[in-house]
Amino acid sequence: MKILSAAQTRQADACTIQEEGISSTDLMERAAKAFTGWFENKFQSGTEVHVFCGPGNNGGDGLAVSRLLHERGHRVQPYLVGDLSKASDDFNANLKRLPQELQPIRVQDAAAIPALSKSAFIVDALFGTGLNRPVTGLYAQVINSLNSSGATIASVDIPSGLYTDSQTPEEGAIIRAHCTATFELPKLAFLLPQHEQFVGEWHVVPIGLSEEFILGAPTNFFCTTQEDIQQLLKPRRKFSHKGMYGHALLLCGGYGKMGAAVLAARACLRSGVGLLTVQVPQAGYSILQTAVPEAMTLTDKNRRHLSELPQGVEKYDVIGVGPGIGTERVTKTAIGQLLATSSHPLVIDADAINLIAASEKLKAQLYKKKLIFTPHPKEFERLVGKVKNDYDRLQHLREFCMEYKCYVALKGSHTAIGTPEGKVYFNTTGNPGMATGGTGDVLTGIITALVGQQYTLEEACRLGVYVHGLAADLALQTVGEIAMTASDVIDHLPRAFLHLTQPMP
Ligand SMILES: NC(=O)C1=CN([C@@H]2O[C@H](COP(=O)(O)OP(=O)(O)OC[C@H]3O[C@@H](n4cnc5c(N)ncnc54)[C@H](O)[C@@H]3O)[C@@H](O)[C@H]2O)[C@@H](O)CC1
Ligand SMILES: [K+]
Repeated sequence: MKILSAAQTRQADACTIQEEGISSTDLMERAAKAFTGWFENKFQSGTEVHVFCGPGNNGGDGLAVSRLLHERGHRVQPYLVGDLSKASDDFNANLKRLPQELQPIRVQDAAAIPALSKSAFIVDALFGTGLNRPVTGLYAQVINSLNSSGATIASVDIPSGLYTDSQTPEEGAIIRAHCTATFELPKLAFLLPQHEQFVGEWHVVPIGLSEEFILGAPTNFFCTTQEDIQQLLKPRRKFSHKGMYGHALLLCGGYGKMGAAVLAARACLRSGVGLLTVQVPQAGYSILQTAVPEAMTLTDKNRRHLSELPQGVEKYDVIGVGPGIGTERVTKTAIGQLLATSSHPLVIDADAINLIAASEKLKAQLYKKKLIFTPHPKEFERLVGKVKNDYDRLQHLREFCMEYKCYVALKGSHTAIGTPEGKVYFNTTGNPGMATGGTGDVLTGIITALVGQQYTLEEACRLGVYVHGLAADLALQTVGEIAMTASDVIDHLPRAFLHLTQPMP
């Protein structure tokens, strides 16, 4: 699913109106109906709904929503905030359509801002994607007052004051919504951790914008949906054998961190790899053989750390490296050898990233390789330097991937996958239960398995990240967020793959 800019969204609206031969008020009515349906589904409440409307089309939506909720038996109070002399045509059209008994309250100065209680419901329709400067003055006072009321806030399209696709200036007030129903496509701002406090839970409500326009609209940003993933999955063939699903090598584990190798190996095997060899330092031999009997185990000559590549390294289809390996000098040498000698696709995680980030010599060896990096934000900063904010991080992600022609799965609540073409795919599965040690090792194992099965690097990243989050979402039902461990994520991989191959109702 594409993510469009605010400007493209406006064009999509205009194109839809032209294509369908409808008026912009008709499209607004559609949007208001979609929001009202979502709102009623979400909040079956008898309490009064306070709808705050700004002067633009977002405010127009608010007025139409007020009318529709009123028609459906809700107690509604609309508020018209600020200077209405420049109100949009569709705002005015919907103001006229308010029934007699629905008298809006004008809020033209701070004294008129109502004091709402915690139990109130607020619909925030002050500003949408047409916001073109930070919110200050009376509008900011209204926003601050609504935020501090403690009432439940549902935003129309986007929390008012939040810029859709660029950094909101510091001085601008922003609504802290509990939930947001956004029209047709997700907005880039929703996917960034720095906006967590504003966006809350968000849902996309379709309003039938021009498919043709959306299809043709250029963008670098995408959200991965279940449909996208199901189209990527390759069924296993009846007459297939283990040789057809790849032989993966994992270079993982170190003294005190053999668990990382166990987790990566178990996840790799649960993700369909044909054969798996794991090389661990000598101290890990019994651990691996006992904990993961399906994997073949090789030992490094070093007792505690990765220090060499296995003999015949060419025979593997993919190599996953990093979890638990540490940053010893001998390990750095081994990573150097790996980058210098291997033409395999490499999945590079954890301390392998840290070692590369700290060495210009290793970095210089990254060119012309088939590479997937799976850093968390701190590891990513070690690679690219300090970032200023989430938009800056995205820019660095795109530039790094384009420079090294590699893939990066930048882990987070919406893991962002960068590609050599400068595209970014945001993931839509996963939950805070995954914020615990070992889940990254699991992801390395999954992606390594998928590359081994001849998925392209892009497919392996998108599918791997999605199924990793989906397994955690399925684990929620039995273990919940607090108790979730990385092993729970592995244990739910079978259900996650089943869910994707045989979608449940
Ligand atoms: N264009 C369309 O056909 C549709 C638009 N829709 C709604 O319309 C919204 C976009 O509407 P608009 O483009 O009218 O924009 P907005 O309603 O977001 O706001 C634009 C108005 O606010 C003013 N403004 C912008 N920033 C301000 C600030 N910081 N302080 C004070 N005033 C400020 C502008 O001068 C303009 O009058 C969408 O988010 C969506 O809710 C939906 O009804 C779907 C159809
Ligand atoms: K809004």
